Amino acid sequence: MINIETNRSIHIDDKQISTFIETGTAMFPMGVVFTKEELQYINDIQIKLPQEQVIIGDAGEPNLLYVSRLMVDLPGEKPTLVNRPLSESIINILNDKIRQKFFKKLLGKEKYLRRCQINRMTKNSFIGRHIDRDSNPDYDVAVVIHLGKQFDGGEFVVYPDNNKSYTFRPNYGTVLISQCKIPHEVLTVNSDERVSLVFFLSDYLEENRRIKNH
Ligand SMILES: O=C(O)CCC(=O)C(=O)O
Ligand SMILES: [Fe+2]
Repeated sequence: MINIETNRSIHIDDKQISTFIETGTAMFPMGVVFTKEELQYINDIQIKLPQEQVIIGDAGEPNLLYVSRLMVDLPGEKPTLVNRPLSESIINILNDKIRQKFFKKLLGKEKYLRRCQINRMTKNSFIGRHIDRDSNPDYDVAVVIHLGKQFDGGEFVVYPDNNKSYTFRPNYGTVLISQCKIPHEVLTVNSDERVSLVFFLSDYLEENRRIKNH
């Protein structure tokens, strides 16, 4: 186990709030939401998880990446932990008192974690433009923790309206929090490995209300 300071308070600055309002996305640098030790702990566990190749996303968009699942959220079902006990050790940190307090401060209320996975992207991998609410209409925000130590490309691009796009260039330890109603994509990775842990927060913890259409 690792030592977690249970009363640490995560700082959110005014610029992060205004960027979140303008673009639907907030970016926190290394060490702010998760400490270096916590990231190392997550990384040491996640490399042991099984992986599967994904070439098509929930919204039918083209993808090319490897995914390791920790919590799945299938249409008509409640969220379910998979790959225990490794998944459980990681999710306990994502959802502890420190992080719950932080999400409440940023989002105005407490949220439930539904679905959690690791996305592994090597050279030529990408995630096509999509809306996370096509996977579950009750998703509020996606939290993306960057675990890749070195990679080129793989920018996170959001399209909050038809005329504007914003590009975020994450690196190791960056946490991006993005609203699930906003279209976004991950551009092609040009070298090395981009690894991210993604989880989705929601107000709703019952069966996934998505209507399955493919
Ligand atoms: O890995 C990322 O940066 C985000 C991926 C994404 O958009 C998703 O899994 O829905
Ligand atoms: Fe997404």
